[in-house]
Amino acid sequence: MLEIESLSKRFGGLTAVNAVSASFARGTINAIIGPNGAGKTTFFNLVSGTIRPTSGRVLFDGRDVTGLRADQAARLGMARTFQTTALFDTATVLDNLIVGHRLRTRSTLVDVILGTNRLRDEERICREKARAALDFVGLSHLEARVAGDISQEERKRVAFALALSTDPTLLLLDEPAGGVNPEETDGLAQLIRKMAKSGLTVCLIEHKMDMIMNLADRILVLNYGEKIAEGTPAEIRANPAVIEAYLGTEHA
Ligand SMILES: Nc1ncnc2c1ncn2[C@@H]1O[C@H](COP(=O)(O)OP(=O)(O)OP(=O)(O)O)[C@@H](O)[C@H]1O
Repeated sequence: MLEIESLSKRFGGLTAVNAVSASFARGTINAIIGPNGAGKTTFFNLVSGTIRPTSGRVLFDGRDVTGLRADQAARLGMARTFQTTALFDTATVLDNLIVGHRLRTRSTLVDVILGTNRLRDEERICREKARAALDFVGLSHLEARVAGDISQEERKRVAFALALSTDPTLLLLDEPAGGVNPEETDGLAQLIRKMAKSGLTVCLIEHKMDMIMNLADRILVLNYGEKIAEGTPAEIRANPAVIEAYLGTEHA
């Protein structure tokens, strides 16, 4: 459902992503791993439309989406989360989802700020979608809680709910388990599995190798912007180039 064709991004003299090709099948969980500075975030930004590639193409369900703006990509069914979840800490969890949904699906803030009729008509649907997303991530009980009062793991779940509220078919998760403890990491992994089971294609960046090895169907390994390996967790674990560049011998 997602085809990456020889995607490259240069920042001045530095090639952050170098001719990377990949293919992600519907309903699968795909991890992108690699050392710091390998180009993982840049790769994500290229796919989700945050930045334009220097060359290469992104095909989403057969459609060329290269260089689309993030809000256009969201409307087509791509959603992403970020390493840190920016929430309005003084607003409720539900209001964060309602506002977040609008920011993701509209190109300007004007409608939101002016509160046009069209938006008021959409309010009910938007609220229903937000509640359904909260229910899916297991946070219905927190809908009226002020976002500043929830835990890091709950913030991660809110980030998932924010992404889900736009009805995506592809979900890009940037360090979904960053900064949470091992038990909470297991809970988040279960939630990611549930998302894939529901038909979503998941693509994630994560440094927690135990989680990745148990969760991912396929792993893509970047090093200095280049794809050095791609395969199942077992194949990646046994790949000498990956062990040398990233995993180290203790993981082998
Ligand atoms: N906007 C930018 N301008 C210039 N250089 C950049 C820019 N964004 C990223 N880079 C460089 O591109 C390279 C890849 O960075 P990127 O953030 O994609 O790596 P990463 O694998 O996500 O790293 P990390 O695991 O630390 O998040 C790095 O050398 C980084 O300094």
